[in-house]
Amino acid sequence: MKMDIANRADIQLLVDTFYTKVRADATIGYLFNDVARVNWELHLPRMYEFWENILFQTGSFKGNPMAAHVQLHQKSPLTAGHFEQWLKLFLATVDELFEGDNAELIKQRARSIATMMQIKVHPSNDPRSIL
Ligand code: HEM
Repeated sequence: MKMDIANRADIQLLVDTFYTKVRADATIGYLFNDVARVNWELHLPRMYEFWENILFQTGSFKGNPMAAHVQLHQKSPLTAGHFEQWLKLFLATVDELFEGDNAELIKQRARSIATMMQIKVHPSNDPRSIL
């Protein structure tokens, strides 16, 4: 039986496994590798803090995800299809590794943040809006 997400080590495993898939992904990989040219040594720990804060209220995440993605969108458009693929990989990674209340909660939070992010990136006066 799979275990639930219980601590920071579990979050690290989830985040590392997820971004290994993201970097190799045909639909969204280029946004990380070529457009943003992500410094993974900085980005991965930031993502541990982000998700740890969401599940365990550690208060350790300092960042502005909405602004970061609006900036990325200005460099290279983020489409509804990009968000769908991001979410598909994230949900699949959670399901592959964990099961339980925290696994359900993190998937729910990923869905709602992805929705808010799309609204932020594609305001209703934008022809690419999903609304
Ligand atoms: C189309 C989908 C997405 C793409 C292509 C994408 C890409 C990126 C990139 C390139 C960065 C900047 C990394 C860096 O160089 O520092 C970033 C940061 C980040 N992303 Fe995403 N992302 C997507 C969706 C999401 C979603 C749905 C979430 C949350 C549920 C998320 C959470 C974050 C966070 C927390 C940061 C760090 C922001 C900060 O440091 O202030 N991303 N993302």
